[in-house]
Amino acid sequence: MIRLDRVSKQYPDGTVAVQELTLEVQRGELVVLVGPSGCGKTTTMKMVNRLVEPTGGRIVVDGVDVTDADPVALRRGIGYVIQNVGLFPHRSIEENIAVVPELVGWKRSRRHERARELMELVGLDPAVHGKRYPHELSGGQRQRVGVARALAVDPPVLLMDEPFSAVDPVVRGQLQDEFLRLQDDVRKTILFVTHDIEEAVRLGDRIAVFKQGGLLEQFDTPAAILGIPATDFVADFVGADRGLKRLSVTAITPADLEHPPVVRVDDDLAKAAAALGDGRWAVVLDGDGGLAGWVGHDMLKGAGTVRDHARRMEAWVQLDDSLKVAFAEMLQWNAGWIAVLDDADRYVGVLTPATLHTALRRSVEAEANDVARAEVVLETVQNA
Ligand SMILES: Nc1ncnc2c1ncn2[C@@H]1O[C@H](COP(=O)(O)OP(=O)(O)OP(=O)(O)O)[C@@H](O)[C@H]1O
Repeated sequence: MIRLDRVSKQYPDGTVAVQELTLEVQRGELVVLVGPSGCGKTTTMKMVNRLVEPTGGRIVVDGVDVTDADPVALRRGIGYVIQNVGLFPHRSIEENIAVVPELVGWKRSRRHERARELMELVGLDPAVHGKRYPHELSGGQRQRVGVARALAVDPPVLLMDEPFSAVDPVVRGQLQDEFLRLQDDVRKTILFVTHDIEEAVRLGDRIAVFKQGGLLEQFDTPAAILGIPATDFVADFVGADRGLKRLSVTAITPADLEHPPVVRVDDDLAKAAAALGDGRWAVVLDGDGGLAGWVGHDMLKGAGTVRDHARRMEAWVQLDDSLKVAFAEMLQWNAGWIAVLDDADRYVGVLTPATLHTALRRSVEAEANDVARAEVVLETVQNA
């Protein structure tokens, strides 16, 4: 969908911002460009919508060579979101969102409808925010307007340059979550610039790590960038705590789980105690295999059924949740284990700190052992 073929940019003062960059973004994919300040990320992005003219190579967007396209028409077909949004201060939020529809000649009623629809899509209330002016919104709300405006004429391609970096970390996290949900719906082809590796890992389908001088060091999935950094530079850039960051990109799978004794709510206590054997606790399930709670060995005394003695479960996670979610829940509840449910909410096993660690190692080693693939990555980087 977006293809950069040996693209270079040397500014008139001699600065080489980008060198022979080859990179492809598939349709519906979100690729993050990441790297230290001045490494050429913004220059790369601006060459795609011709705010900057390349000095070498070719850029093709949706089959069209952008150097042949009329720059104004090109920019209208590519949504662009920047850090401080650049909203018009004397226009209402609704008018700001409708800027491009107005330029391309949409009628007032259609513009109005579209602006309202987009406000809802990005979590703003059209009745409350539509008539306000930019200075009457919070920083996070202004960023949402920036995203809505970029989506106004439903362009297939979005360029986003540090769109969430002007807000505090909490709002930033919320915007990132909302943006991921939105992208699930709209599936745009997105080139996204950030200098923050956490943001890159959270949002990117693939990440391109740049170093000074506009050189591409590695282009791969977040898990691979964290698990098998192709060069020392990438390893340094993603940081020594990449094992922790990797928690957030590794999903819980059935193979990771432990299977402690299981009893049913209707079991009588003697049967339950026998099922526990030497175990200190058991998971309690209802008749349908759903999670009903847990019971400890010394709670199985007296008369009645397990139902009368079981404790309610405070927290659980789903298969496909990240190991980070599981770890955070364990910490929050000070729990030595956490139950895992499938997408039909049936119990499938438990995760403990030990199995969590094994799962993390498994995911790192799976990729490290994939020598053929690692070599391809290195070769790509060396030839890039
Ligand atoms: N108009 C210009 N004229 C000359 N040099 C420029 C121009 N714009 C950018 N540069 C230089 O090109 C290099 C790449 O800049 P660019 O803005 O693409 O980097 P970046 O990775 O986006 O940085 P940051 O994260 O700080 O925004 C830098 O050395 C910068 O100083």
